[in-house]
Amino acid sequence: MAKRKSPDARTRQAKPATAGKPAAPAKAAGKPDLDEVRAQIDGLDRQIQQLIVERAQWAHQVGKAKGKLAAAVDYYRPEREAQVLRRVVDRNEGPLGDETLVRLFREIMSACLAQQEPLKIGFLGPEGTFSQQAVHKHFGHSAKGLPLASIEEVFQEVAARNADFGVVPVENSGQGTIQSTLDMFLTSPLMICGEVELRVHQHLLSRTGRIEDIERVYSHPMSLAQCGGWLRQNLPKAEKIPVSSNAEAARRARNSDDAAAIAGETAAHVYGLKTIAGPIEDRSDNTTRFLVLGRELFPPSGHDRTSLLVFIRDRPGALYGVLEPLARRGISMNRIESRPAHGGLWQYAFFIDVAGHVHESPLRDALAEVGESAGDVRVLGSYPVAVL
Ligand SMILES: O=C(O)C(=O)C[C@]1(C(=O)O)C=C[C@@H](O)C=C1
Repeated sequence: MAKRKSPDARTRQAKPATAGKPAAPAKAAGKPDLDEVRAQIDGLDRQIQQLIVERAQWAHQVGKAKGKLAAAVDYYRPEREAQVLRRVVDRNEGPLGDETLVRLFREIMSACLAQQEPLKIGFLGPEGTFSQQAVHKHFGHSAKGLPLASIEEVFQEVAARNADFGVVPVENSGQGTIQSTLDMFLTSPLMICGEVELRVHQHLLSRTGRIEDIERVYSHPMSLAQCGGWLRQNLPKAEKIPVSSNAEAARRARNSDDAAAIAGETAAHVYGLKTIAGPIEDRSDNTTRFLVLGRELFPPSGHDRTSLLVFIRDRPGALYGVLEPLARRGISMNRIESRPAHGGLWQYAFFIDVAGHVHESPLRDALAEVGESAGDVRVLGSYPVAVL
């Protein structure tokens, strides 16, 4: 166990922890000496470790500064995390990519927060789903994932406080909206407190790893659709069987030689399957957007999105009455979707995503105006735009 120095004692001297920018390797001609290079790396590792420990101590101090709070969820600050990660991207000059650096810093923050107590995050299970990957991408590996049987159950467990947050898929770049997720907001009191974008790479997995054995392919309907072209070309005769998740597909595929699953590579590891082919999605930019569900609205991060649920009154120009105050203030809208409202026949609810945070103008003023005229507006959440 490492000996901990008190952050109070050291920081009162207001000395920055870093001893200036470390010297990068000089571009000397010829082959560098391996022992010398490793000695440099060893020295840097020592510094990195010391700085991570020091950061963790400061994060602990932040926890204390927030006062005595009831649970881990009370220490979590998505707006602050987004700001930290945006600065990481702004500072990055390579050679590591933005995604790599953001992942590393996300893990550091995740570990710092877990010092209090790990966050509990509900997701569409079982182990090995893309939803689980989205949990790791957004909350890091120090959060505790709770695999659940359905999207409805994720909403229920967060509402019942058995999970601090939930992560549910809401749309795919090629296949569009997951209607069942949107519809949950018609009755659920939960709020959206974050979004995660995940590049989704699909693989054909089976027990034997031989395509000629395959007569059935299991997967989530969205994943079957994402790979429709590839399946028509390579497995035209195989039966396509939709199941509740990709990981569930992998779980079934491990039971027989003539079955395959379309799922992520993680599922191959979790269920002991071999990869026949991959990536097999028809579009190379295949991306799924997930929502982070919580119970409260967090403060602005400086680059936010707001999701609204609007019930329109049945009169001419009602939708215009909602959109006009937004447009007049130059607020950009990047999504509008109508769904049958549960209130009555042929009544519709509109899901609208706009730029900005409800606590900040111009959105705050626009919403005050919308509320007066057009219909019922519910703020589903204002949250940081996904950092990568
Ligand atoms: O700044 C805070 O509020 C902290 O609790 C520290 C910290 C961090 O490690 O940077 C940790 C968890 C929060 O979610 C946000 C940031």
